[in-house]
Amino acid sequence: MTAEAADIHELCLIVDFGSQVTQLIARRLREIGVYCEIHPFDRVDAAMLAAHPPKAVILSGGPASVEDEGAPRAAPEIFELGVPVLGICYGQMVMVHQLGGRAEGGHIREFGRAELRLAEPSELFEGVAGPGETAEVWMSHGDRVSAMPPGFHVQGASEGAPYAVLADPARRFYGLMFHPEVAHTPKGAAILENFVRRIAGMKGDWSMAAYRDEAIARIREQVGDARVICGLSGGVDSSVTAILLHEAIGDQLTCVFVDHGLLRQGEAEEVVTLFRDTYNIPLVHAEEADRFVGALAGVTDPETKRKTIGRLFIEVFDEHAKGIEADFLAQGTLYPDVIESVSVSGGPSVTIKSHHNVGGLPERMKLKLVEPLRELFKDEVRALGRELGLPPAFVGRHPFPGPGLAIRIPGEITPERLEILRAADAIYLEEIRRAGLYDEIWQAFTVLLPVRSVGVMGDGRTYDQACALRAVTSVDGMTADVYPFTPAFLSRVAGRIVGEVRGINRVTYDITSKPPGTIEWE
Ligand SMILES: Nc1ncnc2c1ncn2[C@@H]1O[C@H](COP(=O)(O)OP(=O)(O)OP(=O)(O)O)[C@@H](O)[C@H]1O
Ligand SMILES: O=c1[nH]c(=O)c2[nH+]cn([C@@H]3O[C@H](COP(=O)(O)O)[C@@H](O)[C@H]3O)c2[nH]1
Ligand SMILES: NC(=O)CC[C@H](N)C(=O)O
Ligand SMILES: [Mg+2]
Repeated sequence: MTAEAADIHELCLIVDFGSQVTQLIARRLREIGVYCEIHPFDRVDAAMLAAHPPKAVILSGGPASVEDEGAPRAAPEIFELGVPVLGICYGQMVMVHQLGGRAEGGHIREFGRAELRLAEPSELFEGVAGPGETAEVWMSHGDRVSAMPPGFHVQGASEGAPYAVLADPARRFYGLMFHPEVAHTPKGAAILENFVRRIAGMKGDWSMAAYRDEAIARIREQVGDARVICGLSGGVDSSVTAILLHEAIGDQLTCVFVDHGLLRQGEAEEVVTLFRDTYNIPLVHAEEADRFVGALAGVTDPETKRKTIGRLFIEVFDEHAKGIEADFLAQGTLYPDVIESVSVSGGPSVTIKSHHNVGGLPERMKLKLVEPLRELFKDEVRALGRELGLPPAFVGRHPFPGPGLAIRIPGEITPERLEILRAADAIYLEEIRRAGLYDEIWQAFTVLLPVRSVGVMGDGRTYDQACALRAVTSVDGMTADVYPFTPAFLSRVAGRIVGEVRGINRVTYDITSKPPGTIEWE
């Protein structure tokens, strides 16, 4: 539980029943300045509600059916709090079920766009639709409500969902069959805003300007006069963490930048120079290429690569922490890393890949953690960075994974392959910047493929490696779309890479979204 922010700000509690889009509820609320937290349904109980009383509760959608054996339930205390409750899809059905109505399957499955017709004026739909008017909404369900609990009545319906909008205005309980949180419900954000502001009376007291001061105060309180080390990658998360810490505790902070030999062309110099020129913060430049690249020799399995790199990061941080007698380790952990709800629908979720973060450190290093960004989403971190005056070069930087180029060379990593990849990647990014596309793209990079193919250059035969270009748009890296470059742009990049990089004679463009692909190849 992120107790601190919940103590200071009015809280909207989001109870997660495992919907794929629960995070979007939180995003929509944060965008309108309302502080919210997502908690799995089975972690919400009377004690938790008493410790951090919410001003409003939203019950998310979910994959289960309320009549299934063992289907998730909302803590009954939620309905006794006297605060507004909004149930969305499964959340609507579970509320209906628990309050004395019925919801069941066996109806036409609705998936996608639907037209909602409002039957009467509704506070939830102020500014969205009036009686007799329609609104476009997005549905995704197979079950639906079939009998309402006492106190409820229908405020709106669609062709496939006669109970699309249910309300008990006296208790301020509302239920929606559709998903207001997704972009495909064009006025969904206004519906959520009506719920938290108009119906629940929340002020919307969440802003990055306020957060900055609170975070600084909390860091001071936590750290006292102890020393802190912060792993600095030049990425936006660790940079914002470092600057926030520096504002809070000044020269008690030392940053450690690890050059593991898996960085992009010119990156180490760029990060170190930019940082040293802009800030007067002690920065250790740890040159560890031999240690990392050496340990990766012969390693081809993606998970083994990641674990090897994670372990070596630990070693390096450990050594530096000992050197300066640090008691604390600062991390740029973000809210999506903290949310525990992904596994709601049945046991722990599968591990797709082990993201490197410094999370493995504390036990072995006996360092206490400082994680000032734990409550934030990536775009909020960027806003906080701007608030702290970070140069645009830091704030707008594409994410770069901790294991670096190691996970962009399927198969074995060798110094030669790293050189080839660096050269191709530098051309690609240079062309993206030159075309003015860098800020439109979430992340762009090159992958060196373990494939050789025959080519013809200067009338001679070549038998060289292929590479794949990747570029995606995203809001938080959880889902991603392929960036639609023009054919002319792609041809220009391909021409330059094959012409200028010895060792590559073929270039492909990766057109896989996430899901089903992940952003990185390993
Ligand atoms: N080369 C590095 N040197 C030191 N610390 C690193 C390095 N790479 C990663 N880290 C540490 O691991 C953490 C996780 O890396 P991650 O890539 O998620 O965040 P970031 O680099 O700060 O931001 P971004 O996601 O924008 O790249 C960083 O916050 C940083 O503390
Ligand atoms: O710090 C990190 N350590 C990692 O091990 C790691 N793996 C992937 N990424 C970044 O996370 C986002 C989602 O990546 P995937 O779709 O490949 O899982 C993308 O932005 C990836 O670049 C990582 N970041
Ligand atoms: N999106 C949802 O919450 C779906 C609810 C339920 N699992 C159904 O299929 O109807
Ligand atoms: Mg990074």
